[in-house]
Amino acid sequence: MGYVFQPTSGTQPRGDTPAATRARGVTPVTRIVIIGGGPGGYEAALVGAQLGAEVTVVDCDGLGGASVLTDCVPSKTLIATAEVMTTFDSSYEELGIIVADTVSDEGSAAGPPPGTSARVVGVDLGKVNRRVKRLALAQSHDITASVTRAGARVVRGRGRLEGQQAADGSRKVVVRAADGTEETLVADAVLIATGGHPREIPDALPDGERILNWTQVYDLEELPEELIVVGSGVTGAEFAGAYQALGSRVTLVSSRDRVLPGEDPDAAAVLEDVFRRRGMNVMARSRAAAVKRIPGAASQGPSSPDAGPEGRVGDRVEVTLSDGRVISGTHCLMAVGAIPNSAGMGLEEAGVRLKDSGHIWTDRVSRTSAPGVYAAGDVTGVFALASVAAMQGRIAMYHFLGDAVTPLNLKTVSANVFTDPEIATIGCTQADVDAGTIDARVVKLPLLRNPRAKMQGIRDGFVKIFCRPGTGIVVGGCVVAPRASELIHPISIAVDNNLTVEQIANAFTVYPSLSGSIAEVARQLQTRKAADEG
Ligand SMILES: Cc1cc2nc3c(=O)[nH]c(=O)nc-3n(C[C@H](O)[C@H](O)[C@H](O)COP(=O)(O)OP(=O)(O)OC[C@H]3O[C@@H](n4cnc5c(N)ncnc54)[C@H](O)[C@@H]3O)c2cc1C
Ligand SMILES: NC(=O)c1ccc[n+]([C@@H]2O[C@H](COP(=O)([O-])OP(=O)(O)OC[C@H]3O[C@@H](n4cnc5c(N)ncnc54)[C@H](O)[C@@H]3O)[C@@H](O)[C@H]2O)c1
Repeated sequence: MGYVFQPTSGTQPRGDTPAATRARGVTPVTRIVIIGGGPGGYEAALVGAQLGAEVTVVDCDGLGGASVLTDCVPSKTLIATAEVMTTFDSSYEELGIIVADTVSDEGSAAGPPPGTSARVVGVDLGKVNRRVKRLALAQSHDITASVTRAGARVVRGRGRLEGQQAADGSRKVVVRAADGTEETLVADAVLIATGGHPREIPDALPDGERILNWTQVYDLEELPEELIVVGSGVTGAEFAGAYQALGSRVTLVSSRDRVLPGEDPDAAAVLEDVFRRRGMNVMARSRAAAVKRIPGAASQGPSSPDAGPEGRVGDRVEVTLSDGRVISGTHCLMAVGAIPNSAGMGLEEAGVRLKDSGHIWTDRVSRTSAPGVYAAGDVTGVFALASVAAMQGRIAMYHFLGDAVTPLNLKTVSANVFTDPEIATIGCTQADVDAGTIDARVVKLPLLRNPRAKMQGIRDGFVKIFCRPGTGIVVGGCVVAPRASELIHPISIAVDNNLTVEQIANAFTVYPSLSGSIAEVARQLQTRKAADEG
């Protein structure tokens, strides 16, 4: 049940909110301008239009934003192909599937030379990437259609705030179109939802061909033979796992002791073990200092046919680590974090406070420090997830338009790393428990003992649940499994509704099912609680 959040003094424009004006019997036309059409922006537009405001969404790349066009949707579509390959590769023999090696008698440009054999299963990356782009564009069109249908106006261009708030509380947004023409929009409230872009290292700039960032990989027509992924955060881990499954030889350069430094340590250990077992070269405590293109064995020499006009030579790349070690491959993917899109938007001039990182400071109802200016999504640096961006955007609209609003609660955010196995988390973490910031009991059960897992040949993964020692109330969990993104939901519901381990344990699960392990962990926590009490 939501409630009307009381604005704290000094951060809300003086004068009537739209709800107050409505209460006086005047029909207001509240003008809202949203800069950025990703999940933070377009979800806000839908809510704003539903609540009767006049909404304009300004975006320079297309609705859906980076989430739909370059980040979340394309990567998960690529991973869908990788998943099929992994399932096939890791279990076909055990499950009794026969894969015949084909021996070529004729040979062709695409096939193996005559007399040699090749495995039948392989990936046409050009085709995979065309599907990725098609799906992303279709989703962007769908979102544009639903935002327009809801009554919002969509303007293509780059938006920025112009000056301070006017005496009547309004703000100006200037939109610059690709052809240089400008339009000025007047708004009662502005939402900034401009997202972020890949961070770059000066000596490792992407060229879009061999040195790539995550937005550029979908132009590849052929699978990288030897891919070096720099950065082992969620982006690096997802791509490293996916390309390895597609058939690349992958080296993962991790600046920390382990992959996924921000995730549950037990989960990260399982994934790192799986990566290594499948042949990935995981380099811990290795920081990339520079990446450059070099000629391959076949193209070395002064008259290299690969020599480009700007010195972009070679069909190989060389990564120099900060300790002087050098590794080489055919391609390098930089996944070293993101920078918020907050520069050059007139934010500070308009009174919007930025953090040192360039992220916009916001409170739990998405207000910035400037009256009438809200912010949502990656530009706020709160939690770089599409679901959180969307929630922040909706909250901003509910708050400004005077509807019931529940402030953002990060304790109930569920997230998933789309590797194989997947890693899904909700609520309290192992780090919280280890640091003593939360008093919780923990049980972790490997999937190995689950009957369905045995039948399916699943060996890696576990279910872990955190609950309060006294009450047994579930405060968090982590699932490492195929489709953990789906399995985490019952734990999410428990955390969101303060359910106890008894309640999870007592609910029926299907036999055999992986979710049986969730009930089993709850039962073990219940038994420990009873033992404590006894
Ligand atoms: C590789 C990768 C995979 C990811 N996978 C997932 C996932 O599986 N699940 C998940 O929840 N999250 C995922 N994320 C995170 C998710 O993509 C982001 O949290 C989400 O995109 C944030 O949405 P947003 O609304 O803040 O902005 P974005 O989606 O970044 O959209 C912002 C939009 O604003 C536009 N813009 C920028 N400046 C201006 C301006 N001045 N004027 C007009 N328009 C402007 C941009 O061009 C863009 O279209 C992933 C991120 C990456 C990098
Ligand atoms: N499945 C998902 O929901 C999903 C997928 C991808 C990204 N995201 C979100 O995007 C956010 C950003 O994730 P990310 O992985 O892009 O960035 P990140 O900042 O989390 O990770 C980047 C990693 O690169 C390392 N690094 C930096 N410089 C390096 C160097 N020179 N050499 C080697 N390593 C270096 C950093 O130490 C860090 O571990 C995350 O918070 C995540 O929530 C979510």
